[in-house]
Amino acid sequence: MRLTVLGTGYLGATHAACMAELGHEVLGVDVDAAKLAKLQAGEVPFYEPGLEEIVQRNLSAGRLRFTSSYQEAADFADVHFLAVGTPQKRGEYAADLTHVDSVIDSLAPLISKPTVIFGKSTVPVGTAERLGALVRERSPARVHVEVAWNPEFLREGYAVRDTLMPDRIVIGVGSATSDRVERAAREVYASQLAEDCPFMVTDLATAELVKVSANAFLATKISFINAIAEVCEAAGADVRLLAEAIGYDDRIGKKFLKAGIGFGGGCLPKDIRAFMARAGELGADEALTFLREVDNINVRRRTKTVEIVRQMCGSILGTRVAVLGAAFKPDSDDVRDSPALNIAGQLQLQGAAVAVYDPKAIENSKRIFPTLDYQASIDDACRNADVVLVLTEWEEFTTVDPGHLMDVVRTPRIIDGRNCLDQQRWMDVGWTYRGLGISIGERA
Ligand SMILES: NC(=O)c1ccc[n+]([C@@H]2O[C@H](COP(=O)([O-])OP(=O)(O)OC[C@H]3O[C@@H](n4cnc5c(N)ncnc54)[C@H](O)[C@@H]3O)[C@@H](O)[C@H]2O)c1
Ligand SMILES: O=c1ccn([C@@H]2O[C@H](COP(=O)(O)OP(=O)(O)O[C@H]3O[C@H](CO)[C@@H](O)[C@H](O)[C@H]3O)[C@@H](O)[C@H]2O)c(=O)[nH]1
Repeated sequence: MRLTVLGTGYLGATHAACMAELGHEVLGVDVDAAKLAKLQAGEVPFYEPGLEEIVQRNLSAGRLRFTSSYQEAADFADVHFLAVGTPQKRGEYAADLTHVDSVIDSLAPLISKPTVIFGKSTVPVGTAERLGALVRERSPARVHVEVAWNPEFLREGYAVRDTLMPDRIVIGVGSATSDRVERAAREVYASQLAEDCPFMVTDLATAELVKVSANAFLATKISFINAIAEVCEAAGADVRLLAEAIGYDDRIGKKFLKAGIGFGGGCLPKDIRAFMARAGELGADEALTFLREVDNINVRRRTKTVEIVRQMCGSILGTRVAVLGAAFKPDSDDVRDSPALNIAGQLQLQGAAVAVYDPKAIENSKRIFPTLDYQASIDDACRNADVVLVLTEWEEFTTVDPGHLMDVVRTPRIIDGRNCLDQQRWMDVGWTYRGLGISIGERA
């Protein structure tokens, strides 16, 4: 089957490559010439485990190509996936739909055969219906174009696995022509359906809401445990044990209960804000006021971590801080709304000398926070540090030898912003350890 993917960022490049891996002929379209040049050369412009091999294999097999030409896209396929960014509007909570609209503006007038456009970007409810009307307005008369919504649930770091073996496939369709859209979706995802992947066909609004509700739930779960972490800090309890204990209840489950510096990335923070904004537009803002608190709790983790540095070191001004981790999560080079970088930036603004090391995210970090002192290794970042902060749980950090690092730093103080270190191992060799939601961590 021939299909295009419009927008080849984290989501689009992964979707394009994985669809080619499943045997489809895929054309990826982007407006970023530098990104296209890399992809055409078999280089993935971001870090995602396993993706580059798939891109290279499918480029060589001739199943995957990239272009900037919408004419080529319209001629090539009658099934298109829209995967451009929907960032937060500057100074507002709402989503910026400029890129989504511009895809429709570019593609619709060029369509000359019956076509299905599956939206994959995360959008405010009502967008698909609006785009459907826009397409009808912009495409040639008598050519039938259907806009459907196929939300994406992949996680960065597991993007290939999540695309090839999703937990479920959801297709939102407009009422009139659902059979045609459903047939196209079943053909695209035949491999997953053969593996009994749950497949749900819903109306457009439900499909759009499924996506933002899933992210709102995940964000709520993280902020829930972080709120409990605040109480644990005040009460002298240990949130790690508490999370384990409540997680044994199947109804609660163990996942997404890791307390720490909170959630970041290009999805959860902006998606809960856009969800609140859209609910407000629909007159249902009261329904989601709890998400404001979810956001507040999350942001508070960052200032709390800065306060722990102040408590441990006596002052931030003049303190030498080593920050291990800049990406918003391990196995990714994504620094969008990264809690780690935010904390590093706050510390620098308050007068600390901040050295940062991350295995993959330094180039992206430099673009956002050019003034931090980026180092090429754990040792370089930690040299003569007064305090070390582990803010992204890369394996390289969780397995580092605390005995060796003792000789590198000036004072052995460690803040475990992800509760990912073996506390006893660090304390045994003489480190003063602080986790988040753990008040028992002073040197034994
Ligand atoms: N990153 C994820 O893990 C993930 C997972 C699920 C859903 N999503 C959603 O998918 C969407 C894309 O996210 P992303 O992380 O891939 O963003 P991204 O910024 O990495 O990629 C967006 C791409 O779209 C391109 N683009 C912009 N305007 C274009 C146009 N008119 N035509 C063609 N290409 C254009 C950009 O150059 C960029 O390469 C967002 O709505 C996001 O919320 C992302
Ligand atoms: O127990 C936890 C779990 C996660 N996090 C943090 O939460 C953020 C988001 O993590 P994760 O959800 O794994 O990453 P994303 O790749 O942003 O994926 C989310 O956002 C995507 C884009 O919408 C969705 O497709 C995914 O289903 C959804 O998990 C990261 O900063 C994590 O460090 C925690 O603090 N504690």
